[in-house]
Amino acid sequence: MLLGCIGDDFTGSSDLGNTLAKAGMRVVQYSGVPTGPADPDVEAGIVALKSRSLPVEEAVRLSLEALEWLQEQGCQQILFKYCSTFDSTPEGNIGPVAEALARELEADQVIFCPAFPAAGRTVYQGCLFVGDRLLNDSGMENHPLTPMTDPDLRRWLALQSTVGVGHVPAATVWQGADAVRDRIAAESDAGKPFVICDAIRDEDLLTLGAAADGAPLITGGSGIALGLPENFRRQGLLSPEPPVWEGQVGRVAVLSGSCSRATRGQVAHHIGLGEAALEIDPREVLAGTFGAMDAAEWVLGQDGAPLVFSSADPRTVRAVQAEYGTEEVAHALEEFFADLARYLVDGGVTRLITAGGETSGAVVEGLELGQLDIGPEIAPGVPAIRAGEDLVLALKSGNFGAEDFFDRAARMLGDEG
Ligand SMILES: Nc1ncnc2c1ncn2[C@@H]1O[C@H](COP(=O)(O)OP(=O)(O)O)[C@@H](O)[C@H]1O
Ligand SMILES: O=C(O)[C@@H](O)C(=O)COP(=O)(O)O
Repeated sequence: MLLGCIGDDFTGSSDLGNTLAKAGMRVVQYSGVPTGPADPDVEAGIVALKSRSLPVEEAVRLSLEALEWLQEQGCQQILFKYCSTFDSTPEGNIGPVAEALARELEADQVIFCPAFPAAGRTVYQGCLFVGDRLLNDSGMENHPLTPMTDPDLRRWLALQSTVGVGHVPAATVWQGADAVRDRIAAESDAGKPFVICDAIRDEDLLTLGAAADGAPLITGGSGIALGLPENFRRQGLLSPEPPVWEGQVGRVAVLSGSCSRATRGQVAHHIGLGEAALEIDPREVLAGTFGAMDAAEWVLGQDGAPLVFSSADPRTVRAVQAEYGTEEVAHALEEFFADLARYLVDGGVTRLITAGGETSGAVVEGLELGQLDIGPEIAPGVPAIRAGEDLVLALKSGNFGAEDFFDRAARMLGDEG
């Protein structure tokens, strides 16, 4: 294993897997820290944690465990992957996890760059944009768990960090990798070892990737990985043979716990296509009057690509959170989707599409899927995944995918894969 990655959620980890696999690396995503050694032909290993919204100490502990395992596999470089919308709170977890990893790796210059231009995320003047909107005006300010209310990443990361936060402006990135390295070193010398890097095009991310050659620790969205495989390829370390992908026949189901704008559009579109859809009321789940078994029975009685969703608009989400508590609602729904996924796979579903990072994490953990092989891209940031002989998955980030994503994923995971 050359590149060791720690993902703070499951969709984000598969997004990273997609980038690395497209660039020709053999990638495996692990659910949590594995107990045994990795297959020897894995070139990039991603330990997916569900640590984005955990208490800080727990996120740090899990990330350090992941680091230890990746180091045991011989990784030369560590990448900490977080969301391209920098999902975090003023307490963490991006800053504290990065600090712990940097301490362990003795890294005194650490790149931070969530940019992912293919999905509309760009960083300019230290601020994060989603399309033509600043982050705090993109819908992310209403996220159920990590509302992003400040687009200035230097300010937001500084709130979460005990070390200084510097900046590499776009003008420096455009001068090339050497200029970036010089600027990062200067920021570090000035007491700012954490450096937010501007990037508005894939070329900028390739420059940052080249500048990161040999760095013990890099952090970012999946975009920051664009340029990394080339560093290993140049050294003749990558296998020339891409892995082969085969689709999966059988029943399909879509589970959506994401309340993000893009997902809500996909839910509406899927219903508009005439597919069967079942909306979950969190109150009924919390009260125990409607459970995963009820939903499973409904799904298994449908044709096509049935959808079970709790996706709701911000006002509805806020109302139920105010009534029952944010964590209580999230926990109940995630448990519901995890149980539902188990019943569905037991009932013969072989193609499972999940929307939402926390939701997907709960499902993958609920299914106890240890190793996920990353296949071809379904949409930017979302690969097809094989989770064993009879099960394929698409773990969609809340904000990713075009309106027809669910239908497209069902087809690509199947015979058209
Ligand atoms: N109707 C709802 N009301 C309140 N919370 C919800 C509702 N539906 C889903 N949630 C919770 O909101 C969170 C959405 O997060 P996640 O699954 O990561 O989606 P995204 O990828 O869009 O961030 C989950 O914890 C989920 O259980
Ligand atoms: O970088 C991204 O946007 C994704 O890779 C990601 O992390 C997704 O997280 P969710 O939006 O919570 O699914």
